[in-house]
Amino acid sequence: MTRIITPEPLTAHAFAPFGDVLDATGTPDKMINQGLCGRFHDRAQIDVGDARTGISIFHAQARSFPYTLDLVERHPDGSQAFLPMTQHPFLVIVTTAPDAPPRAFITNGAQGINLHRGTWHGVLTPLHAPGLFAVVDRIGPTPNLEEHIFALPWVVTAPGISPTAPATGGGRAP
Ligand SMILES: NC(=O)N[C@@H](O)C(=O)O
Ligand code: NI
Repeated sequence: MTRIITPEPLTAHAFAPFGDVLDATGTPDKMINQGLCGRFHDRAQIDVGDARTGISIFHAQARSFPYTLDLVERHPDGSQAFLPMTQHPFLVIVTTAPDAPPRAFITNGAQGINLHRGTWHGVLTPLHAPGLFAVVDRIGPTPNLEEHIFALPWVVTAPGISPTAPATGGGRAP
């Protein structure tokens, strides 16, 4: 029995229980730089407790559909933001709990996400190379990582396509 997830377009409303969506939709909160730049102000809440906030760069391997999700993880001590450095859509998988059906979202290429502290998620999943992302998260002394490996993986299909080809690698590095 194959457990299927069909991805949906990422929207702030749908993603709200899991985190923030960062994008430049709608009217800027403020025009700056002599009116040449719109500032979409304070659109995500960084939460690192009493630790330090860091910015890292991830260069992640691109994945393809059908995508096997064999692991979710969470960071109990802080939020984690993924800000793409290219204009490619990427796949975001979140769930309320490891035993709940995950939800998969595809960004529109101009969106970033900020996962709330403790949100169960698939690892960073680019869909195009280079998978370059700025990542804003907690820099602290604890591992800040819990993982759950599914006894039966989920298969994420491309929107509207059922899995036929063998699925690509899951959340773990090859
Ligand atoms: N482990 C790590 O830094 N990355 C993961 O947390 C991830 O969500 O990709
Ligand atoms: Ni993570």
